[in-house]
Amino acid sequence: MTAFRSSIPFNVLFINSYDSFSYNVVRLLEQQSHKGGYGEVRVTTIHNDTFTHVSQLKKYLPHFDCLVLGPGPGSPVNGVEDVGLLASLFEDDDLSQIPILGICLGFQAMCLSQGAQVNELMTVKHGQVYDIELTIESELFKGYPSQYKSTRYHSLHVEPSLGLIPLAHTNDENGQLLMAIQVVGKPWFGVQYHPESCCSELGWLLVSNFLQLAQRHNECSGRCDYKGSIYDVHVYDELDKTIDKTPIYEHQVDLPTQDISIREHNVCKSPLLTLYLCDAIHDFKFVMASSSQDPHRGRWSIICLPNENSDVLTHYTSLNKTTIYKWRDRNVSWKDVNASLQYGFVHPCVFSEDKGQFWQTIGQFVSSRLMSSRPDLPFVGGLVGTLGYEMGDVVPSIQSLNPDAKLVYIENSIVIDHFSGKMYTISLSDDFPVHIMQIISQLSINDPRLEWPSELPPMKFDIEVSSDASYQHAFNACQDYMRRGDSYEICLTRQTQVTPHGPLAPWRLFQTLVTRNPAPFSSYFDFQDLIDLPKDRTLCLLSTSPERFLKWDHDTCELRPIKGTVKKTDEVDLQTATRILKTPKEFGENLMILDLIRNDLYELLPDVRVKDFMSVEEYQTVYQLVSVVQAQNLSDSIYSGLDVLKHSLPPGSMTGAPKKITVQLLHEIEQRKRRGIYSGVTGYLSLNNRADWSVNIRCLYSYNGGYHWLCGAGGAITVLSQGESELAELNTKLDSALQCFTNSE
Ligand SMILES: C=C(O[C@@H]1C=C(C(=O)O)C=C[C@H]1O)C(=O)O
Ligand SMILES: NC(=O)CC[C@H](N)C(=O)O
Repeated sequence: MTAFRSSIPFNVLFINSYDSFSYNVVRLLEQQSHKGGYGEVRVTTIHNDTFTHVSQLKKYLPHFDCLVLGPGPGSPVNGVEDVGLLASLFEDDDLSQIPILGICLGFQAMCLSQGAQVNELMTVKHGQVYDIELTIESELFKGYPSQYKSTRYHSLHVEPSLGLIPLAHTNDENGQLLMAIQVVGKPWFGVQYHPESCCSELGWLLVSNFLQLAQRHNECSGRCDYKGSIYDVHVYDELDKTIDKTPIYEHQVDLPTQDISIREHNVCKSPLLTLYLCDAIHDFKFVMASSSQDPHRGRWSIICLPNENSDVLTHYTSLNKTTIYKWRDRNVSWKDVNASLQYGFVHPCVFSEDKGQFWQTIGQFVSSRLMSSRPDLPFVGGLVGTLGYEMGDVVPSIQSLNPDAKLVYIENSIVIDHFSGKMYTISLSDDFPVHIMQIISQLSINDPRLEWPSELPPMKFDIEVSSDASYQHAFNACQDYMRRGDSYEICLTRQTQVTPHGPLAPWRLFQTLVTRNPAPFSSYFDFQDLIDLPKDRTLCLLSTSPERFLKWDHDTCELRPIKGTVKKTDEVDLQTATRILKTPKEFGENLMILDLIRNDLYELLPDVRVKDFMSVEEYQTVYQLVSVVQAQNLSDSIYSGLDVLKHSLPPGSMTGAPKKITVQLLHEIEQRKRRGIYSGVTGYLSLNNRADWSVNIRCLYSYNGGYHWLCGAGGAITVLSQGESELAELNTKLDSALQCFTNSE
């Protein structure tokens, strides 16, 4: 009996209130497996609206050793609309015998149910690390020092009340605040702070102590007898399925090796080489160049050469349609494709599918071609292109004929390693274009001369910017949401439209953009993918992004969120910027996104680490605060990098936290405008199972071949932000790209 019982995991039911930190809690619980007498910890996660009322959950409760109620947006005072199941959870009599740990929102809901008041804080705390002091000795804090540091994310707080035993507190401008409690006479505990944050000390010990308390309670009360009698794995499977986490494609353990034709050339290490080569190649090309470098980024540049074998995959989220045709296929006419897209006529290249199905289409395309060859190269061929903001799972669809995703299959490419001075001409089908090889042989690849103009040709531009008053209005709306506890950080953005008065070739504009604002992710994409594609339906993207979103190889995934920006001026040097970027405002901004990114990775992968904590990086016009988060052992997972990409779009640094609710709020605040390409990602899925995607910021893009250029800019708003300085920051970022137009004439 004992052996049988110990092989049954300690089952935790986690109620996820749609926070961007939920999976940090789930993994922290799992990581405590075998650290106490409770054995292996198995967490089953449901959402707080998976069931509308506790009566629907009741039959599952005996199958769990304890409940953990996660943090989240909203207020328990607003009842079911804000907190779903948590509003009725505590009404159930059986619950008084079930051990519960409430975290932040979960804690507040628990305390409210005991008659305590939940009020708004005078001074809200988001992403702020405080000293927490133990009020009395308790089992929950066994092994703790009397004071320790933890991260707080809250707008609301619980007033002390008769039914609550205070266990820990903190002090700030609001006075003394309750930070942990036990409910009198019940195995219910709660913490106001976030033990799962990467800046919280001893969070693991709190969780482990709680699990031990729960185990002991269940033994004494006889609750855990269920393990012998009613244990039924199907219950957990049934609940697990309420949150869809099916992998996009099945993981292949042994990828085939494939012959790739690769020629290696010795070249100079200058990043100018890529641009110099591109100038000489007049064929269609997509470029992902490093025009600036540092020890961590900017090592590689890739020039992609589409040909007649290049499939072009385009997705339109609001039309629920995908088109697939070959690059500039003579037999495919845009007119017919367009008629099918708009009026539903049958066309062999147009497919009805939603964005979830489109991810599967990409998955199928790539997984059937994956290979183990040349893992040393970042790219050997594969899909390259851009995925817009609306490709994100949580983003509402807005009617549009503009594509949301465009990926092109590339067989022939030039890959340059700027660190070692090597260049690789690569062909998956052994037909690297002879004339391009000839061009290369005639160029002085060891001494590239690049004279790119920092000015555009003399020309007038109309620049349409929305008013500062409307920004201020939106800023105030953000502040209201954050004060009420609906969001902790909101990345507020706006877009500017530039109309050149004459013809301006995208490549010419790219030259000036890159010269003015060199960046590690300089991308050029001009998708003239059908011969008769009219200019006013041609998607173009010119990017000088400083921000990596996600890269992966067969075993590691890395995200690199930027959050925290200071303008470079004569007075602000690296040292001053570092001081400013380490103030509570910037620190909190970065920490929130760092914890969110950990969550995005933890949702799918168990082994996530912060590799670089808030380093200051210098760019042409700004200093930025950057963190690096990695997930290891991807090869042991059922998930692929593509799953991580799908699940973590749109980038947290472009939304704020919690991501789901904040994206919904932004939809209203930004007046239901599509963000489109801006706030999406650009990069590649290489067939050797490597990928690299940058965030679409500091870029110019056009849906009509350059008649109008759009440029988005924004920044994270927190409760510590001030409208005027946020607007100034937005304008600094806008200027990184927009300066091309404003300084010339
Ligand atoms: C929103 C933008 O940038 C994002 C916001 C940042 C910030 O708030 O500090 C920094 C980098 C980006 O993640 C933009 O450049 O338009
Ligand atoms: N992190 C949280 O769970 C926050 C809870 C609640 N929305 C507040 O702002 O106080």
